[in-house]
Amino acid sequence: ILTERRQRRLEEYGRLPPGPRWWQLVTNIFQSGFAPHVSFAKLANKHGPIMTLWLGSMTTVVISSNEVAREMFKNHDIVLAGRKIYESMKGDIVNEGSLITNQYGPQWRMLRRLCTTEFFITSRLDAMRGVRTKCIDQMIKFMEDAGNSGTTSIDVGRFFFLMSFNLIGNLLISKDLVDPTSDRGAKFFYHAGKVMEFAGKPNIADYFTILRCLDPQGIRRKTQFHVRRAFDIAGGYLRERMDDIENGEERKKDYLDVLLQYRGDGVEGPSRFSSQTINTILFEMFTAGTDTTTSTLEWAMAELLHNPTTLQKVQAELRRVINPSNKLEEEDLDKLPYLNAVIKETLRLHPPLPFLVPHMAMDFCTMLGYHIPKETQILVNVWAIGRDPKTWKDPLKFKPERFLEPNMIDYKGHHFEFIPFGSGRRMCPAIPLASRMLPLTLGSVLHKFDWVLANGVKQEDLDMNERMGMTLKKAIPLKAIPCLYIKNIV
Ligand code: HEM
Repeated sequence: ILTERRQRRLEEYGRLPPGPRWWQLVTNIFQSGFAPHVSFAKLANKHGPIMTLWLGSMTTVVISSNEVAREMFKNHDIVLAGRKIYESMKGDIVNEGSLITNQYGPQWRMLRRLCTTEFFITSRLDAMRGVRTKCIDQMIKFMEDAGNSGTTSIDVGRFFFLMSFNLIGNLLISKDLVDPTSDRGAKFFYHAGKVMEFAGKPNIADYFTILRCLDPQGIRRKTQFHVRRAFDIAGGYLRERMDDIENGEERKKDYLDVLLQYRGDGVEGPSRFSSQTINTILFEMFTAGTDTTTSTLEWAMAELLHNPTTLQKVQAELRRVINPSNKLEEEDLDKLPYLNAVIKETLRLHPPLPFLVPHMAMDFCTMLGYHIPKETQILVNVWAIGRDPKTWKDPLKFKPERFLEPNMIDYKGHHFEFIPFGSGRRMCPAIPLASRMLPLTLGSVLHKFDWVLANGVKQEDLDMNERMGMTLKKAIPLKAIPCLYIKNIV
């Protein structure tokens, strides 16, 4: 009833984008097995590519076509560059240093400038090349040991997760956080994982204002508990670094050094960061970077094992270009178009953030003749856009070849039919890192090992269902056996 009343009141201000009534929405969500990207795509087929949903007290506009996405990012980028803050993200720990949850404005601009000019910039990424190689070598070693000479199956995603966590730890604070000898690292890893788990759960308090203070599922309480624990540990790393600096210890500059040496950018924002802000900045790089990378790599492996001809093609390219006894290096990536196409095709079918990170209208605006009220949540269904039959031939087929055509599109935010990293001002700032890490990791495991599905599962029987959490994951983790290639050819 409340939703109906609110709907009527808002409609008085102007014509809102069309959408289903609340009971149609509930039925649809139930029918789609709580996969909101699927159920919203089905609803969009009926109500159109710009659609209003009344999710309790949260008015939401869902965008489901490349044309409407173009309109949003080209003509309404600033006004729609706010962030919808979910209950799990609210706590006594203020998000003043958060790039992801800051509203568009001076604070956000300062944080964004800092990370694009000091963290994701090519010169620093080039200087940190050795760190990426080290983390991937370590992952290969862990896989080889766990695979037990091609006899034991491994949870493939778990190894990708450990690798990306360690890599980000090295880039930020020069530490191997998942080193088996580091108890603190293991604890940080545990709490960060828990934050991602709880923050990814559907929370009824997000949809009904009245339930906010009650936190009926305890999601805010649990998320914030683990955030606090992780921050305590990060605080310890920070104190150690201050001591190192005082003792004049020599080291390669990492992002923590950048944050500690920050003295204002002369444009806007504070003249130095508090330790609270530094903890937030560090912590959110883990949450933003690990799950997204892991799920993309796990889906890529699953699609390849599900499509053996494609697997053979990518391995043939790798083994033709790089001698099997050498290892894949970053400078080889330009010579591997098929490998790069496999990554793109994976991101088209399985964008880890199917709705991007939810945007919010900072003020009312009119888009394509429709009134968008202030504080509306905006979801861009990039999952549906990537599978739109009007754009893509055989949209559900895994066909990396489509990305080999001359002048084929890329994911840098200008081709609205393929925007897994978003577009416009809030687009992912980590593309320069991800575009190296993803093909390098996938290429390394395909070059080094041949892969066999666990328990004799046939390629056509591999379960390819999805599960929505913080990212869109494989519902059943991929299990496969790594068999050393070089041993096979001796
Ligand atoms: C497969 C890899 C990745 C994908 C597909 C991806 C995708 C995205 C998407 C869709 C957004 C939101 C864009 C929007 O709201 O319009 C985003 C934001 C962000 N990503 Fe990524 N990401 C990836 C890897 C990473 C990594 C490795 C890091 C850091 C180490 C990272 C850091 C961030 C940050 C800090 C933001 C917030 C930007 C802002 O709000 O201004 N991402 N990413």
